[in-house]
Amino acid sequence: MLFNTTVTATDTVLQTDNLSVFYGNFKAVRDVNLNIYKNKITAFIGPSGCGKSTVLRCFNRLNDLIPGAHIEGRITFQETDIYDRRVDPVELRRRIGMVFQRPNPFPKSIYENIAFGARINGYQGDMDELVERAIRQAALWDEVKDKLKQSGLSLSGGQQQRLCIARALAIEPEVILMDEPCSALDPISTLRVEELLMELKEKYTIIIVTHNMQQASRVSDMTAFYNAQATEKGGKMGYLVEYNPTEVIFQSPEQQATQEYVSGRFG
Ligand SMILES: Nc1ncnc2c1ncn2[C@@H]1O[C@H](COP(=O)(O)OP(=O)(O)OP(=O)(O)O)[C@@H](O)[C@H]1O
Repeated sequence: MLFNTTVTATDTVLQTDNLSVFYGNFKAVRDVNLNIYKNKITAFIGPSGCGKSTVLRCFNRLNDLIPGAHIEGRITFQETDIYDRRVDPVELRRRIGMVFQRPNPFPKSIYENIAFGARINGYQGDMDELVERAIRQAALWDEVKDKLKQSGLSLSGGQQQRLCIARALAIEPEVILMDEPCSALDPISTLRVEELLMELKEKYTIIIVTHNMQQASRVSDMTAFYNAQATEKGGKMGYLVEYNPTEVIFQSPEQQATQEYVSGRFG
């Protein structure tokens, strides 16, 4: 497998070893082996149901909240097994934040959307400063600085999503997981979020699930292409077909299935 020459094994932040994910008896994804590199944007692409979100949610153990969901294999974060009994999932989720498909601000003021999580996490510093810094980092400050007391829900969809990104940044994670963060946004808001991602990767490691192939090729450094195969029981099981630098995936993929998918011949 080819790797971007600018990344080395020591830059690995998250690693999966033969990761399989189950919902009850149903094996949704099998045998995923991936290294996620520091300060890079990694895109997960592939047809619906191939397990992109399932794998993403494993990285901060969000699947733990789904009854019957479990994994086989191993996931390490900074070389620690995240399923080790000593790992506190709440602390893990502080370090590995998440932004969802639909903007989901709290029904609170713009200010409180940021301050709330920080307070719960025991932040002792200057809250005004933290709120401003997070909102600035999410490229939203100029649009909201005069209305911080207004409800987060009064913002446009694109602004709400940037507020959710600011909320994720305020607790100073190391990794940000994004599950189709632009799918509910118009093209201009999408572009703003994409520009923001490019800025954020200087400080954070980002994994983004996207159905938008142009988005994956515009913003990501590495791309993982997943597909699904029919099982004997009549269901579908996802697997990782190819993981390579994004330009390899889009210009000279190693696998024919990748070529067919990125050129729009299936999926
Ligand atoms: N909470 C759940 N309970 C049971 N099965 C689930 C659950 N979430 C996902 N699945 C199943 O796991 C498989 C993978 O789903 P997942 O949402 O991870 O795929 P995806 O590639 O992200 O799809 P999409 O692109 O449509 O979001 C699917 O067969 C799906 O039905």
